[in-house]
Amino acid sequence: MIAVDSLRKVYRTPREIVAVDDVSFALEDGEIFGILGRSGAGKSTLLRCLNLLERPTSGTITVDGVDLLSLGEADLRAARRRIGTVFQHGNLLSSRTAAENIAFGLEIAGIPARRRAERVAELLDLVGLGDRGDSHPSQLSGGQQQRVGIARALATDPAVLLCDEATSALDPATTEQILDLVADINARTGVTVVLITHEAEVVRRICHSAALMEAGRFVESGTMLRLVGDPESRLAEILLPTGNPDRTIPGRHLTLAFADERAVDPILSRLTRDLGVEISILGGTLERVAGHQVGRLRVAHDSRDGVTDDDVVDYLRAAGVTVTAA
Ligand SMILES: Nc1ncnc2c1ncn2[C@@H]1O[C@H](COP(=O)(O)OP(=O)(O)OP(=O)(O)O)[C@@H](O)[C@H]1O
Repeated sequence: MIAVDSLRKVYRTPREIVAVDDVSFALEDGEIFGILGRSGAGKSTLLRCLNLLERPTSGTITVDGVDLLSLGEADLRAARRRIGTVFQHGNLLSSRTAAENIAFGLEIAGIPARRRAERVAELLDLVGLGDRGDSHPSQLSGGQQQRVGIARALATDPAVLLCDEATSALDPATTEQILDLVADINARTGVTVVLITHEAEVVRRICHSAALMEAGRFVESGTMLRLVGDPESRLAEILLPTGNPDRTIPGRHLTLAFADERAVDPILSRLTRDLGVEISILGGTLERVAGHQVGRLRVAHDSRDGVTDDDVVDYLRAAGVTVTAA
């Protein structure tokens, strides 16, 4: 398990910049956690603190019960091996083959050559590059280089895999393949994954839980299902947008959120029939998120014959839909 408590990173340049401001979270083993934020939100700084490339100003990072910031040099080196990082541009050594890049961390860890070769072969297979071990980075596509980067990050069998905008230099189809590979590795090995990204699609496609980061802080966080089920969640609006509906459309505007069987249940047609109200759909998204079919809709209803707004809201809530005034 990885837990972060009250993490802060302040740069003095000499102007004081609080890049990470009181960030806390705790992840279960095997969770895929996405941190979504715009440029400058502090994502990279947070990630560099998590992989101990930078020392936080204050706070704690605990992996499997060990407070990493309290460790001495030798223990810290060992602890770093429990945290693998995949970088945006792969950061492979151009003079080394794919296999040699993957072996690098194992060499430093003092793993004997035979065991190293076995592990590298296993990892090349895991990332779907079993026949490209002898290729140099310049002979590999961006997606293949990222596969090597993932294999290298996994070489020392880390508890946590950190992905630093690992797909943002890739085209959409390759991005999907790499994300699916990360999800597959997570399912097969149980490694906990932390992804930082500015792309909603990355979070939507594979994350179990997510946070929205702004100006160094987590302004929202939670499981994907809880977030998208909260009609007021800003993160949900980024992940499953309901659009920017025309406020001049008459009737009361509501935002609805629903999941699983409710996403395929004809609740709105039952509502119009049972209460005799007219419903207009103003915008929304239906998607598969974290293994669940979920939806967010913005609707306008025009009540008549004594049916009140509360009647409509109560009806929808009784049917298992989360409702809020839009
Ligand atoms: N080494 C540094 N020295 C001083 N300020 C820094 C340093 N690194 C980052 N910052 C500042 O910290 C803030 C957060 O930057 P950071 O790179 O972590 O954001 P980000 O969300 O990763 O953005 P991007 O995706 O553009 O890299 C910014 O204001 C940035 O200027």
